[in-house]
Amino acid sequence: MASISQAYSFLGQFHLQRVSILAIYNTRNVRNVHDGAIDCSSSKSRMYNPMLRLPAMAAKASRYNCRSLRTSSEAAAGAVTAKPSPVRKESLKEFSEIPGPSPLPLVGNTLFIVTHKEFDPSNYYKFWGALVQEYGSIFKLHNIGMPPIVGTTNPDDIEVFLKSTLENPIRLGFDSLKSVRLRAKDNYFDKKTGLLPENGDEWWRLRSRVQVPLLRPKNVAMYLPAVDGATNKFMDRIDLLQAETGQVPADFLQELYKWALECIGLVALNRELGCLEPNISPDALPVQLIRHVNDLFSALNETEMNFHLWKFFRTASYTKLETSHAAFLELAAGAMREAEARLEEAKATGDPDRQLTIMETFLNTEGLSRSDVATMILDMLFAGIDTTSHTVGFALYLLARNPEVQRSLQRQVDAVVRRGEPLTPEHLAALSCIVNAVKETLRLYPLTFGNARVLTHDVVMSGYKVPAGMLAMGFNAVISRMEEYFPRPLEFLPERWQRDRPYGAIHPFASLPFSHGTRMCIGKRLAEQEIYTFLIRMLQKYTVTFESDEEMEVKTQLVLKPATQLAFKFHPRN
Ligand code: HEM
Repeated sequence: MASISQAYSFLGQFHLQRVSILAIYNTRNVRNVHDGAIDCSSSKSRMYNPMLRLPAMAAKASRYNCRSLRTSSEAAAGAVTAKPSPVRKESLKEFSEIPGPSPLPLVGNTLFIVTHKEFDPSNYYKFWGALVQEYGSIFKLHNIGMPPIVGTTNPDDIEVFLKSTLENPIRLGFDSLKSVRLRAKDNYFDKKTGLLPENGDEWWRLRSRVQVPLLRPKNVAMYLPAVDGATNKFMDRIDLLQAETGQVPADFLQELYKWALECIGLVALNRELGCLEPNISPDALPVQLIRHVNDLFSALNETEMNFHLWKFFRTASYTKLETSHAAFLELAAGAMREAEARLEEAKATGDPDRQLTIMETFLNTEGLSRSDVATMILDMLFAGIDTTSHTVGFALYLLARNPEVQRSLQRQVDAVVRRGEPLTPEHLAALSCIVNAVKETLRLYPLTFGNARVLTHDVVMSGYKVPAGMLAMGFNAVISRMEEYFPRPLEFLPERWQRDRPYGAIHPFASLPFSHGTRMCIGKRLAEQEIYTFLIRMLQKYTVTFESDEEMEVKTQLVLKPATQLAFKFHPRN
């Protein structure tokens, strides 16, 4: 979730990187960097000593141990090798030559930022877009309390910095979430704070244990029937929602939150929450949960994206965050107790063929404590609601605005899935047109502005030497709308993602909605399955139109969010 690969701190969401201790003492690598041949394929032989360059950041990062974080597929494909820069050493430009506003002593560019006419904490996209206009495809910015930022709209640069930092992904941000967990009653989390806010060894301890269960296709597919069931319920609910006025109500985004919460609840909690039931009483659990979801997102947004006043005194938004966090923790703890009871029962009765749920797998995993499992459930709930629901909102808008595309998708869905037939992984695999439509939606409306990493190695970006410790930010949201990388960039053309690439080759680092590498979105497959299911069921049952002349406006609330009312009308198909 959130901007610039989850830009949850003052200027967006950032990823920092850990530094290899092995690398620190390897001076041979300095030569590689200076040759422009920055290659991380072997941490031992290729990395250089970032301590030589940036004492504060590198020293902080170097506390983390080195280990290869390569996934087996990446290793097999040699994917960790960053593309060596073709630029010769003597032609490299200095870091100081990178364009950007002149920093002032002590405050850097902070005044420039907060007084910039496009600076708007409710829409960071405008600000970053304006800087690209002003300074070009690469620029730098100094902001107090953060490493200097080097922003780029060159996908080659993004490839270089993402690949050069695969071993050490540290993300800034989520400080408020971290604080809430550190201060939890009775030290519930044992001073561990979970995947979203953690970094370094602690992040890897968790990530290495949870990523296989969460990303394994078989595990994801296990939830397809339940997600399909919830989505079918949502489709029936649309009839109810439209009963009065003939179109969905102004707060349709809230309805999408209910669908997303129901779906991620089925996975993370193994429970039907009942969010999609008709006529729920105002004090029922689903209504309370939806209230907590809204509180959580607004509180996280306020505590993370604005000045961190909560660090000095308990602000209203911090208290709101604590309250909604506690409500979800109670839910998670209850679901864990149920799962533990099921595991005990299975042990007693012996049922070797039973496929464990994701939570049961976590509970059975050596090295994961109960509180680790609790943070995982919470992070899945927190990262799995606004992301999928906003994407569905944007996809519906694009389909409504492009009736030809919608008709074509309907024809393809009709050819593959019979009405009333349960969705299977084979159906999803046969509907690459839906996959392409989602890729195209996330190209036009990426939830995060891009991807960022604190460099753990010197790299060359657009011919400039960029030292370790800098915060490299790739503005994928800008690249995604550039003619140079995507012909007819503002048009919704899902077929551009077909294997034969009818509009030309696509740079693999130009559109990266789920990020890349060892810290990429761990819920990617679950998210895709949910969104595909939604679109397939919607296209089967309805034709969607947008009953307003307004163009889609966006804002940022952790992630990109529709700011325009979702004035959809769903017309039942015969
Ligand atoms: C359209 C839907 C989604 C998009 C576009 C998206 C995008 C992202 C991005 C860009 C990141 C940051 C990756 C990085 O730091 O390099 C991320 C991280 C994460 N996402 Fe998603 N996400 C989506 C849905 C979900 C869902 C449904 C879940 C629930 C399981 C989820 C769970 C997470 C978690 C736990 C992380 C943190 C991973 C880590 O730090 O190791 N996401 N997501």
